[in-house]
Amino acid sequence: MATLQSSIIGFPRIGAQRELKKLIEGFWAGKQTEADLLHGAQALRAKHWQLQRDRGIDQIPVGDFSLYDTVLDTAYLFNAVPQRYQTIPRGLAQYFAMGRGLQGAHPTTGDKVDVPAMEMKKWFDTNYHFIVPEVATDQTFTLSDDPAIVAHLREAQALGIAAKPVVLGPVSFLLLSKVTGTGGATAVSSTAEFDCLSLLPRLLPEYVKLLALLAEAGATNVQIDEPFLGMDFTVGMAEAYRTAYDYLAVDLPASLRLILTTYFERVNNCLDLIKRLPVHGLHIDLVRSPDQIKAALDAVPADWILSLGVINGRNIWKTDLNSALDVVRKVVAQRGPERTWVATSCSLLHSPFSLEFETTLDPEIKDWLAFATEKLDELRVLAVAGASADNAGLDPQVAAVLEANRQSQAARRSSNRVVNPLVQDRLAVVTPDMCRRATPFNDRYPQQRAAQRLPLFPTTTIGSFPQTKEVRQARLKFKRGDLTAEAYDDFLRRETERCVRLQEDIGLDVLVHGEFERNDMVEYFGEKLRGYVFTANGWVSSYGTRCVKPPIIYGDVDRPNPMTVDWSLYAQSLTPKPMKGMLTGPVTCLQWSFVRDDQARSVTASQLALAIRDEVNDLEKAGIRTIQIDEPAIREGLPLRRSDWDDYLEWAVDAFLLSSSSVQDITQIHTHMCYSDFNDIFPAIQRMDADVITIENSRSDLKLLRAFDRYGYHNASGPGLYDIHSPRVPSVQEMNERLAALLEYLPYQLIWLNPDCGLKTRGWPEVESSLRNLTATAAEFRRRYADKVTDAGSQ
Ligand code: MET
Ligand SMILES: [Zn+2]
Repeated sequence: MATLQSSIIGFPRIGAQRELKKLIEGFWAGKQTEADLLHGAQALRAKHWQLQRDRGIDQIPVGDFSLYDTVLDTAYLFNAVPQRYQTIPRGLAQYFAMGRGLQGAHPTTGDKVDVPAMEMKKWFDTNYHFIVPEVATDQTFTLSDDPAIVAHLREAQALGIAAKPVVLGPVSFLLLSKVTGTGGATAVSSTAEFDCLSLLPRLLPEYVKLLALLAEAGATNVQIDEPFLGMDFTVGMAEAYRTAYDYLAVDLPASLRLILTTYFERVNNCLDLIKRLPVHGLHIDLVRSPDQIKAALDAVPADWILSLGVINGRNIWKTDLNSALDVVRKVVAQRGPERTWVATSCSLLHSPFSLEFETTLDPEIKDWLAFATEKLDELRVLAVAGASADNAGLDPQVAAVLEANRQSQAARRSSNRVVNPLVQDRLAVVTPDMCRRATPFNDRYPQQRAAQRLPLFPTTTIGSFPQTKEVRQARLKFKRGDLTAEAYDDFLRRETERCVRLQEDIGLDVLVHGEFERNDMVEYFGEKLRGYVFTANGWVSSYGTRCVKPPIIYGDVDRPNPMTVDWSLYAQSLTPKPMKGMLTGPVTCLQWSFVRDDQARSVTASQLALAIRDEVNDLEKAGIRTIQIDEPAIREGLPLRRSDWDDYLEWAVDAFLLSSSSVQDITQIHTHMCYSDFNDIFPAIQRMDADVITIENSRSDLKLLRAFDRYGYHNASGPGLYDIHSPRVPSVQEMNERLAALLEYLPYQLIWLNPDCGLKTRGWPEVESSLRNLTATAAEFRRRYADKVTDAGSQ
């Protein structure tokens, strides 16, 4: 029977058991030779291609595999190697130096080298990070003599697999790049104005060469990724697409078909442009943006391939196969089976590898899930069933899968594990004043300060203290059952007490308990909330060889019991100084989990907010009067299209407010943000109305402060006085200077002194020295401002 072509946009390279991570890290540690690494990587690629073939996938990608990052690979492929790495000979040493920096002996001369890594950024709105290509204003590109993608294509062919090369398109490649000066030694100052797209004429001839090599090696379909087609267009982008694809078309080998591939957003606004490009197909993400199918059907020429991204590449739920099939069949009815592909919405890089290893997962919930491997099976079913107009003549096995899927979807929808009427009832009666503090900041802050009886320039930290080997080992032993609950608890109490005593000794004003009991700031809460499950092996790539294992929110979220009150109370019992309660905010819990696909993110966020609100109330009742609700991920939840920002910010800020607004005037709410530039969401940050915001600032420096100034941020703030990401101990002098700079922009009465993030990745000696310097800075500025404080003690 005829089937549609099934296509994978990319496969998780890391391996079922994170084999690639182990290989590469073993190589870095000197435990594996280069040959071991290359062999191991090749074997893993082969395994992944075979897996896809065995599951019946037609369009199997090559070029999606990488030893660090595929954008870095593209830069490397075209020899866009920044000057600072050029003394290192081309090869793995140079490649990894670009990805992660190199500190130590030069691979050939043995001299000392110290080059930092290239910058890393989030890949669109995923939690994967790519390496930002660096180009000079006079950048030249030369295709590598031995392109890895061509070699991989041949490897696949040797296994009898006619794979589909995946290439990052030239326009998107340049749009992801940043300019760092001329290729020469001198940096130019006008680079800010430089448009990387102006390098297109230099880059395109190299793409032509690459395509020729791919054709020569036997490729037919080439997936050319241009995700920026789905983003907001900036000046020159449309022209760049026309220039690029017209150029590539001129000498395009007759055997090649270019499939323009988009994901994460809708392309309906630029279909007029797309349909005129001389390519042979278009892939669209119908999970993120199902509505674009109509416009795409109208626009896409009849002789193109239309690839339907109907299986979610970045979440863990089973596809509703029957609904997806409806979409596929409608398309097939209109344009025939020949040129209609079924595909994953985006690369499966963002999915965990396989459910096979989840032996301890609750079977009811496991039945609702599909990881990358299971998604291959789903795709196969759609490819087979999509070719027939209805279910009548279907192969009984396929029909059975469709029926089982229908039942599984129905079971999930009605399961009482998912629906919790109590949560639904509570949500239904949330009113706008539950998302508003009773009293404006200007009236409540003085009350808080009077109650706290703290000096001017109060000092605090962001929450965590060093998670040393001992802490991690104790947790592991406890989890394995080698340490009793009592012994583990005793250990944590001793760590907490030591941390409190040290903070007292250093002279910090608002103390924290140190977060020793937490493995991760989301997982800790997830484990205590209903509606969350955890996987044993649900790893996804974060950057390089790093993986994360996001928890899964499967049902209505609520908090059966207090989560942090005992630890906060214990810590408070050790000291007369104020102890700050530490919570992770609703938006961050949402962002760093796999979320439900059966309700809007905003609803899940409100449920999380109610759970945190309960915790805030309990902390307050227990006498904790300073409570921090961390929202480091609020910025990264922003939609990719500007026009969607307001809607997100509205519900995200409301969720924070719902979690934080129930308290009395004298209870002080802190929040903390890090990991991004927040300048473009300042009005939203103001609307969050935290009494104090501690915010990462040490890298972006004055930019953030100017934004505070421009948008007139009115509440209190602690822009980080030093960067915790480095083991360096900042001097008093340095912190004095930074504080003096802050004072140019912020009123002295509203400034807090603190590091820019939690201290869990640092060692005790550097933490102690840094914090002693921080309190010395506080002392110095209290002296300088002594005459400004009129009513003693109440400032
Ligand atoms: C990524 S933000 C971290 C905040 C958390 N309270 C900590 O100190 O580790
Ligand atoms: Zn932080």
